[in-house]
Amino acid sequence: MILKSLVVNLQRALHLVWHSSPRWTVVSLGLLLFQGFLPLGQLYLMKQLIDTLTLGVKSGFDASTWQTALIWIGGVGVLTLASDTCNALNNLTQTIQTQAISDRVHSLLHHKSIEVDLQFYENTDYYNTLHRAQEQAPYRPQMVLYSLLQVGQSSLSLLGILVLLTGLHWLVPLVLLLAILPGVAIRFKYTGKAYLRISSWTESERQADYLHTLVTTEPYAKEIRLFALGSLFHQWFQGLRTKIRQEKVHLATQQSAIDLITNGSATLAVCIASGITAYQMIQGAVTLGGFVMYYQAFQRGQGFLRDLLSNSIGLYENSLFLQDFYQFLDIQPLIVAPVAPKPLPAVWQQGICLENVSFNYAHSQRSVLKNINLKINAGEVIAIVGANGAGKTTLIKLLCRLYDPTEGTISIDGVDLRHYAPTDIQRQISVLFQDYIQYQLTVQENIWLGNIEAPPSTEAIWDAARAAGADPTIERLPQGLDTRLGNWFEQGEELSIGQWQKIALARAFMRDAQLVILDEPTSALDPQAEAEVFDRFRQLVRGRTAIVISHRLSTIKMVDRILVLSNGELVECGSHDRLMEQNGLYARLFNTQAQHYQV
Ligand SMILES: Nc1ncnc2c1ncn2[C@@H]1O[C@H](COP(=O)(O)OP(=O)(O)OP(=O)(O)O)[C@@H](O)[C@H]1O
Repeated sequence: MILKSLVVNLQRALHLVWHSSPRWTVVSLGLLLFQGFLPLGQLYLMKQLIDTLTLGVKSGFDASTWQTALIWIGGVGVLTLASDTCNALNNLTQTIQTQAISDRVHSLLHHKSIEVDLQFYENTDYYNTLHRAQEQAPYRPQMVLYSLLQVGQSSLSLLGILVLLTGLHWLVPLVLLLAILPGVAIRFKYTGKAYLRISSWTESERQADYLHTLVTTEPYAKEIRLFALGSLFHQWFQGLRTKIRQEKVHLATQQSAIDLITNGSATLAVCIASGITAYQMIQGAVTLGGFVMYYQAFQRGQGFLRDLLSNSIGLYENSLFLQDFYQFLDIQPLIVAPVAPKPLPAVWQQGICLENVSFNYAHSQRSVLKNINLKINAGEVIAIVGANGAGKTTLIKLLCRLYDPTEGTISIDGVDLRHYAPTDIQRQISVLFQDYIQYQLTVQENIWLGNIEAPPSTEAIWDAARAAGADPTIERLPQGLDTRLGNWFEQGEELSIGQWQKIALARAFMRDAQLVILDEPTSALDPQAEAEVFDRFRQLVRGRTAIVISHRLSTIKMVDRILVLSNGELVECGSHDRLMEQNGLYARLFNTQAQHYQV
C-alpha cells in the first residue's frame, strides 16, 4: 500500500517536472548519465598514472614513460574539468527547473482554488491541506527529480565501484551493501513518523501566520493600536512559534542521531574493506596504483552509499509531503455543470421559483433557511429584510448557485438550477455583496471587472460610475479613471469606505444581467448618496429582476414586494403598504426605525 502510493506520488511528481520544463529535464538526465560514469574513469586514470610513475621510479627516467604519464595526467585533468562543467551545468539546470516548477505549481494551485466550491473555504481541513500544499509543493517536485537523479547517479557510480571491488574480493561489495541496510530501515520508519509530526503543526503554523498578519498589515493597524493589542498578539505568536521550534529541534536531534548510526555503519564497512585491500597488497596481489585506486574506490563508494541512502529516503519523504499537494489537486467540486446543460433563456419569462428550500452549511447541523417557498417574477423588484443572521445573504448565495439547497429546489423559468451550467447562471447575475472587494487596481479596472467579457469602454465605465454616484469621486482623483486605488502600491489613492462602496456599486452596474442583487449596497453611503442611488434604482434595473437587501427600511419602500426573513423562515411577504397594514414584524421594524428619526 505504502509502496503503491509512493510510486503513484513519484509518478505524478515526475509528470509535473516533465511538463514544467521538458528540455531541461532531458539535460538533467544527460548530465546524470555522464556524471554517473565519471568517477570510474577518474579512478582508472589515477591507477594508470600511479602505476606508470612507479614503473618510472623503478626503471629510471625514460621519455616514453614520461609521455605516458603526461597522457594519464591530461586524462585526469580532462575528466576533472568535465566533472566541474557538469556541476556548473547541474546548478544552472536546477535553478531553471525550480523556477519553472514553482510557476506550474502555483498555476495548478490557483486553478484548483478557483474551481472548488465555496463550501471548501469554510473547512479547516481545506486550509490545512492548502497551507501544506503551498509550503511544500513549489520545491518538492524538483527535489523528487533531484533525488531520483542522484539515486540513479549514485547507483551507477556505486555499481561501477562494486564491480571494480569484486576484482579485489567478492566479500567487499557485499559488506558495503549489507552495511547500509539497517540505516535504510531506521530512516524509512523515522521519515514516516516525522511527516505525521510535521503535519500536526499545520494548524499552529496557520494560527501563527494569522497573528503575524494581524500585527503587520494595514486593515488591522488602527484597532491593534487603539486597543494596544500588538504586544499581546506578538506574545501569542511567540508562544506558538516557540512550541513549533522546540518540536523542530526535537525532530532534528532525532534525525542527527539516526544519521550518525547510518553513516557509522557505512564507515565500518569501509574499514573492513580497507583491511582486506591492505592484506591483499602485503601479499603482493595488488600494486601501489591498485591500492590507491581501491582505497579511493572505498572512500567514494562510501560517499555514493551515503548519497544513495539519503536520496532514497528523500524520495520517500518528498512523496509523503507531495501527498498534500495531490490531495488538494484531487478535490472535486460538487457544483458542476451537468453533462448536457440546458440553455439559460436570454430573457427570463417566468422568473425564479423556490420550492420547499432548506439549507444548512456543511459542518453545521443548524438550518439557516427553513422550507422557503417563493416566486420572484421576471422583472420584479424585491427587497429582503430581517435581523442579523436571519439568512438573507445565504438565500442570495443559493440563488447564485454558490451552494445547492440541502432540500427543495430553486428554478429559473421552470428549470432546476442544477440543469443549467453554473457559469451560465452566474453570467446572468450581477451581485454586490456586503463584503465586496476593494481591488488595489485602477478605478477603470475596479469597475470593468464587473463585466470582463466586454472591452473596457470608457463610456460604459462612466455610465456605471454615474449610476452608482461614483462620478464626483473619480473626477477628483489625480488621474481620473487611471488612478490606482488603495495604498498597497505606488501612487495609489486611498478612498473612504463610502467611496469604495460606490466604486463597487458601479462594478455591479457594469453587467447587463437578468438579475441584479445588491446586498446592503448603501450601508456606508451618506444619506444624500443613499437616497440618490435608491431614487435611480428602479430606472437602473429597468426590465430586469432585482433583489436588494437593506436594513434601512425607509429606502426600500419603493420595491414591488418585501420579503421578511426571521430565523431562516419567510414570515411575511408583500408591498410596503400591505405589510404595514398587516402590522406584523415588518411594521414593527419600520416603526422602530421611524421613531428614531422623529424629533
Ligand atoms: N459560511 C458559513 N458557514 C457556516 N455558517 C454560516 C456561514 N455564513 C453564514 N452562516 C450562518 O448562517 C446564518 C445566516 O447568515 P447570513 O449571512 O445569511 O445572515 P444575514 O441575514 O445576511 O445577516 P446580516 O444581516 O448580518 O448580513 C448566520 O447565523 C451565520 O452564522
